[in-house]
This record gives sequence, C-alpha cells and structure tokens, in this order.
Amino acid sequence: MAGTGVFAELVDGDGVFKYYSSGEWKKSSSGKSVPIINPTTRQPHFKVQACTQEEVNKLMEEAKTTQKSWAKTPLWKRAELLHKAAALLKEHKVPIAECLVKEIAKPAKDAATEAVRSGDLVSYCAEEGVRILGEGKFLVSDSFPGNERTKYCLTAKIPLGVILAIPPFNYPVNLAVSKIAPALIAGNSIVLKPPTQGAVAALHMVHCFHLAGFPKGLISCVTGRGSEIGDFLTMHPMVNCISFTGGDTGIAIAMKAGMIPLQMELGGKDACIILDDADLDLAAANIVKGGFSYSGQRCTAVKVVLVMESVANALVEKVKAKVAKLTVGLPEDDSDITPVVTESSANFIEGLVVDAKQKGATFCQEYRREGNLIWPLLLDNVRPDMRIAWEEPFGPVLPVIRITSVEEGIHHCNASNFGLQGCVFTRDISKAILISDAMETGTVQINSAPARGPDHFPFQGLKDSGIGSQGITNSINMMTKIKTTVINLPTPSYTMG
Ligand SMILES: NC(=O)C1=CN([C@@H]2O[C@H](COP(=O)(O)OP(=O)(O)OC[C@H]3O[C@@H](n4cnc5c(N)ncnc54)[C@H](OP(=O)(O)O)[C@@H]3O)[C@@H](O)[C@H]2O)C=CC1
Ligand SMILES: O=C(O)[C@H](O)COP(=O)(O)O
Repeated sequence: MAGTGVFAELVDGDGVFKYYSSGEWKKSSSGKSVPIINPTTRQPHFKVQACTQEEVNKLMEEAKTTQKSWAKTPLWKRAELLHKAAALLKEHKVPIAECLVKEIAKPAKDAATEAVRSGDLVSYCAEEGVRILGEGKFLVSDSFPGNERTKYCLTAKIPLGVILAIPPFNYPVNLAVSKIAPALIAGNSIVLKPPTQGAVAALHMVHCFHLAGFPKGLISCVTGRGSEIGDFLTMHPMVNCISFTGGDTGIAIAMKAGMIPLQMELGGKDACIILDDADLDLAAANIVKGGFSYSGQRCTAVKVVLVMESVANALVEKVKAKVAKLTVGLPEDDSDITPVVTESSANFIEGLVVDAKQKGATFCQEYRREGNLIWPLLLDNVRPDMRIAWEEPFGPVLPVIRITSVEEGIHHCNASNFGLQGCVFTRDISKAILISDAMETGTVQINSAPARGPDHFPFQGLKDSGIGSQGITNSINMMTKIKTTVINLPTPSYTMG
C-alpha cells in the first residue's frame, strides 16, 4: 500500500508526504501542504509538502556540489546503481500503481505497466549510456584545406550540471524517469518537480532511487504547485538544463529560461489520415486504441480522424461498434474509460462538445458525463469552424472530418499549430511515404496509431509541440555537451601501415 512498508518514511505525522533533499525525506518548513484530489471521488486523497524557496535554494546548492563528484564516478558504477533502481521500481510496482490509480485515475493494468516500463527504461538507459558515453571522436587536422597533420583533436561528452525535470500528470513516473535516468548516467544531478496530480507516485519512484543508494544530494524532489514554485525553479540560476513535458506552460518556460539547453515535449493534435484503400478494420482498431486509451489523455492520442469520403460511412460504423464495447467506470476495475484528471479538464472537454453541437456535428453516441467521468464520444461530420477540429481535448472525445482528397487531409494536419505525431492508413507504401514526408510532424506512423514508445525511439514535436528530441539515446546526448582537447605537435606526424 502507498506510504507503508519501505515507503513508510515518506509520510509525516500528519499524513503528508515529505519531499526529498540531501538524501532524506523532509517536512517543509512552510507548514503548508497541497491536496491531491482523486479524480474519481473528487475528494482529497493524498497531501504533499508545499516547499519554500529557501528549501529549493538549499537543494540546488547540493545538486551543484554533488554533481562534481558524481561526474567523477566511473560510468559502470553509475550504470550499476541505475540497474538497482530499475529492479526496485519493478519490485514495487504495486504501491506505485496504486498511487497512479488514486491520483490520476489511470486504469489499474496500465498503471502497473507504467511502473514496469519505467524500470525497463532505466535499465536500457544504463546500458545505452555505458556504450555511447564511453565513446568519443578523434579528428586530425590535415583533412581541412591548408592544414598539415599537426593537430589531434579528441572529443568527449561531458555532463551539463544540474538538470531540472518537470513531467506531466499523465505519465508522472515514466516521463520522470525518462529525464532522470539519462541525466544521471551522463553524470548530471537532478532536481525533479513532479506534477501535483501524480506527485505521490513520483515520490515512491524517487524512493526506489534512494534505496538503490545514489549519493546524497544528487537527486532531489521538490513538491508544490507549479503555478507557485514553477517560475522560481525554471529561472533558478543554478539550473543548467530543463527537461519539460506538458502543455503550453512549456512555451512560457522557454521564453523565461536563460541560455540553457531545453528539452520540451508539449501538446499535440495527432491526425489520422485514412485513404480509400486502407484496411478499415485495422484502422478502426487503431483509432479506438489511439483515441480512447487512458481516456484520450495521451499527447500521442489520435486527436482528429481525416477520412476519405468514399470510405467514411464504413469506417465510422466500425469505430462506433468498437466504441460501444469500451467499458466505462472505475480505474480500480481497470475500465477502459475512467474519470479525466480534474473537474476543470472535464469542463474544458464539455466546452468543446457544446461548441461542436451548436455548429452541427453528428453525435455518434449521446453525450454523457457524471462528475469527471465522460463517456467515449465520436463526433462525425466535424468541420474546420469547430473548436474540436483544432484544439486538443485531452479526453475521450474524437472528431472525424470527412475529406475529398489526400491534399485536404495533409493541409488540415499542417495548418495546426501542433506537430507532434500523425498516422496514415493505406495499403500503398509509396503513397504512405509521400504523405509521411508531407506531414509537418515529428513522427508519422504508417498503419498504426501514434505512440511515443518503445522508449528508445526518437520522440519529438515540431512547431508548438516542442524543442529537441527525446528517446533514450537522444536524451542522453541532449544532457551532455561536447568538450574537445587538441594535441598540437611540433611537426606533422603520420602513422604508417
Ligand atoms: N508531448 C508530450 O510528450 C506530452 C505532452 N503533454 C501535454 O501536456 C498537457 C497535459 O499535461 P499537464 O500535466 O496538465 O500539463 P501542464 O503543462 O499543466 O503541467 C506540466 C507540468 O508543469 C508544471 N507546471 C505548471 N506550471 C508551471 C510553471 N509555471 N513553471 C514550471 N512548471 C509548471 C506542472 O505542475 P503542477 O501539476 O503542479 O501544476 C506539471 O508538473 C497536454 O497539453 C498534453 O498534450 C502531456 C504528456 C506528454
Ligand atoms: O505523455 C504522453 O502522452 C506519452 O508521451 C505518450 O506515450 P505513449 O504514446 O507511449 O503512450
């Protein structure tokens, strides 16, 4: 159970979860806490500390100091500790999953999968890190015109320093470790600010790193509302890199952050283009999985279907039949559709539905909502003047736009301010490649729904969907900089065969 057994030391006498600094679990001197509302009951379920600016300053100082000695820790030893943390994450998947169920209403099975997937990510990162960080480059000067072979240049990847990691509510564990593990293997220290909904799951995950035995002060986890301590953290002079996943907040952070590397994975409006030769059963299955898993609260969810008019009726019927089979209810019961994360999110989604109704969309199901629970809804005959055609609901509502040419579909996709992923369904691979090239998105999936995983694949958004690229290898590289040492020889030197 959350906060018991090896996790008992995370909770203070008042039942508030502590924050993590100097290798210890601490109560904030603010005396204040932040409630975490269970999306299902809409009642407070957990509480976390509201940390102060002084507490942030202290852990930043420590992060700075500890990083220097961590950077001198052999790579194999860093990897060994990460492997231990990975094993602990998997061993403690039950309490971690329980937190995800209560804090973010993630269906029980998906919650357990997130914990296991996170352990796998950490292990892979350790293995990838020892390979790519153990290699450098060797350049000689006589390859550039006018030079003789008098200079040998050695390049190495060195750590950035203190990495600030800010993940979103929907994968508070997985999208935290996707930042923590690359940062640590590359010799950086880490300050984690988990999302408020999902903070307790993240604290349990941090405890697994604590139990693994990382040096004190190398990893810190500070809790509090992003709106209250966010700016203080992101503009802190000791932060050398920010890795953020979330919504438009990321754009605001990018404008305020100093001259430091940024990794931003932001929103998306992933389009699914269906051509008239597509396998409609395959497409329908992927639309339902892509559009409605975790109730549409994935950045990579299918967020608009663009289907050729000639196959639209058939496709919509197939999708409708599958939507009818989705179970709706409690995350504890592993229902397909569970309450969305907050009441304000449910209200926002409802606003999009009302707008579509007023403007004449076809409702394939009756709109139904109880509290934060919204029944899955497919909206057919959506037109570009409707908000749902462009905005991401982050909920179980999926618009279908009927198109009369492929160009119309590509045009709709590219007119979006987002550019995360997209997908195309066709049996013609040549057409699929041409469409993929024309779509202005970080990734295009051919004959499958968008997805970030597997976690070692590159993952990036264009336009307002982000800066930089994630995925294990890219994140490790992003969290390093290049250092070169040039050996200058008095005379040209050549190695003979
Ligand atoms: N491209 C991608 O990989 C992904 C994108 N997303 C996008 O994220 C959004 C939903 O996630 P959500 O968690 O609500 O996103 P938010 O942008 O609201 O929050 C993300 C994180 O930022 C924190 N935060 C809030 N305000 C600030 C601030 N001023 N400074 C620093 N940090 C701050 C939040 O903390 P707190 O919770 O305390 O407010 C949370 O930890 C959707 O738009 C979705 O598309 C989601 C997942 C993946
Ligand atoms: O945060 C998200 O929504 C994820 O990055 C999506 O990950 P997935 O596509 O692997 O579910």
